[in-house]
Amino acid sequence: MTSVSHTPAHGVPSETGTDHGRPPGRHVTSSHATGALNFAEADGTREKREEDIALKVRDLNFYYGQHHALHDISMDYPARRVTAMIGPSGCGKSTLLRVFNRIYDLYPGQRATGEVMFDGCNILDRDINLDVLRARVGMVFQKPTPFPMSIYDNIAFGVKLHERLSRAEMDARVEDVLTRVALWNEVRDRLKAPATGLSGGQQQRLCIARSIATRPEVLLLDEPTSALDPISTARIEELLDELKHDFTIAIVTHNMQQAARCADRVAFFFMGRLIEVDAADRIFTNPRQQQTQDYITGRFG
Ligand SMILES: Nc1ncnc2c1ncn2[C@@H]1O[C@H](COP(=O)(O)OP(=O)(O)OP(=O)(O)O)[C@@H](O)[C@H]1O
Repeated sequence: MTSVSHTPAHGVPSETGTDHGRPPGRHVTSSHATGALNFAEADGTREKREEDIALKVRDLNFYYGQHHALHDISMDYPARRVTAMIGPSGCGKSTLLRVFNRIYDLYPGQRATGEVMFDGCNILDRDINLDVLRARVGMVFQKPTPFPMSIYDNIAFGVKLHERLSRAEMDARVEDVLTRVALWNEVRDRLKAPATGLSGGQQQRLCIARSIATRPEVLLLDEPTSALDPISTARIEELLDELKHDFTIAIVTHNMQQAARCADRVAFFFMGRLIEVDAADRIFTNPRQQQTQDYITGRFG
């Protein structure tokens, strides 16, 4: 597994353009996070082992200049599970998501303190290799932002920065990820056509395909369906259910039904603080905190 630590950092993704902008010429192999929620057969019974944690956040604080946006956040993101982050506008959901691939580093004056442990490294450390981090922690934004190139090249572009594949291997990678996002049958005959000719929902599935093409372990999704129609939204939600077998997913959503449908765990934030995090069922049926109850029942936010 490629370590994210102790190498110079110089990867620069574009926040508006999803995951492009990494410098060319680096070849980084990545593999999935070790472990998962495993079930062992023992005496005919399935025994649940302890869940692995992909991201372990401890005492995280975040500042936009003088503005203290996140306060003492501590929580775990279980591997190969969907964790939804909910809360009223401005509570810090996107800020937290942006910490996990250090995209905030692009902006002077923004800083984080504390710990976010990922594969044994604190990703907040200065010497983290941001190229490797961003290949292993993929991000998809609210607005679908395909690159102005063909459908095929949208996938191949990022892969080429990190791996040397033969043409046949690249073809197979493109087919694989497009199949996984249920786009292959829709685009197989027009792979060389511009990606901008796809519908909004198709573009967002392409952006997810592009993110998983570099084989990250963690996928960050910032309101990925808020610009989509209900049918495209449903397809993305089905997709999340598939993808969580292989990826740890952190999703920011304003849509409570979406969180209830898709998430295994839900974290509720308010004014930069984590109020509670628990199994989705628990949060939506019997939350521990009154503020959570008030929010999910629509009393504020
Ligand atoms: N670039 C920035 N500079 C200064 N303050 C910022 C910046 N971006 C966000 N903030 C502030 O940080 C806080 C958290 O914002 P953030 O965007 O993370 O909230 P959010 O919960 O994702 O909101 P929304 O649901 O509206 O997207 C807010 O008070 C916001 O005004």
